[in-house]
Amino acid sequence: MSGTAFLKGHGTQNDFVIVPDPDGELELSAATVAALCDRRAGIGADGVLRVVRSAADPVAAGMAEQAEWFMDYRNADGSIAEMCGNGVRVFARYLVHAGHAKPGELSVATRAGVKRVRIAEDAADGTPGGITVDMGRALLPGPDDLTVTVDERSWPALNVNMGNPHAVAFVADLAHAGHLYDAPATAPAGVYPQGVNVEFVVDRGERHVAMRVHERGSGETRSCGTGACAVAVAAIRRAGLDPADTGRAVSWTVDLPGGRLVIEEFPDGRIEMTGPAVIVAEGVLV
Ligand SMILES: N[C@@H](CCC[C@H](N)C(=O)O)C(=O)O
Repeated sequence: MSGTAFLKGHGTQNDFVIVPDPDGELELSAATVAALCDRRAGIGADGVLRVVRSAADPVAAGMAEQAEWFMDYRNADGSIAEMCGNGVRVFARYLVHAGHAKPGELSVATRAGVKRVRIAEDAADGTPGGITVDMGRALLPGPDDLTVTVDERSWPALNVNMGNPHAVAFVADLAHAGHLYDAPATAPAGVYPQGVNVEFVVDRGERHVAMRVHERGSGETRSCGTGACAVAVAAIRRAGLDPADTGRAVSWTVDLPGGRLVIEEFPDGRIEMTGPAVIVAEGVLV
């Protein structure tokens, strides 16, 4: 990887090393990803976004007609995940930064399918415009008796799949989730054979919550876009406002340690996530 160009970016402080690889020439092993994401010996990040033309990657070649670019997302420990909500906004910001796309609409191929992205124009003072992603529909596969446990505390939880797996637990106080150095336990056994992202949520006001997240493969992060969508879906169901039943779109504000995301669910089940994404540095690996 010596001599490889990289960038660093974040969306609500969920941060990523961006590795442009338009023609799919790089061998990005799990060990290389973990080394790049190491916050003391590497660049430091919650994950890596490899930017490759869909046609140049066997995983995405089938999506090449719909989306020129494939977001090859990896967690900080080198594991592969299906989708990253903050990552796809940062990925879109990179495409504009690099001149591969213009503000407006574009499609990005991911392991969870093609995602439509809307990039707002920057403000007159240069403040980057927000980015909205059509995150598709949430699946709620159960079971009804799902629980999340940290130390001596357990909470009922909702299993929400946003392309990747989430367990959402409403808690009395976000501090009750503790240090989150280790992955919270879930029960019954076998619900998440590939691991799970776990969200802890408190009410903040009308259609407004705050959350913490322990991410599969990355530990506690400052933000998780798919997690915020899962939380909004859980909060909307909890409030009895399922848009499929009411026929009305509903919007929820989700505060994370690293910033704010706004999530909207539509009567057809589609979920849109809006939030910031910025590029903060570029360099070359030595
Ligand atoms: N931070 C991401 C989610 C990244 C993947 C996740 N850790 C997993 O393994 O599913 C987001 O913003 O959605």
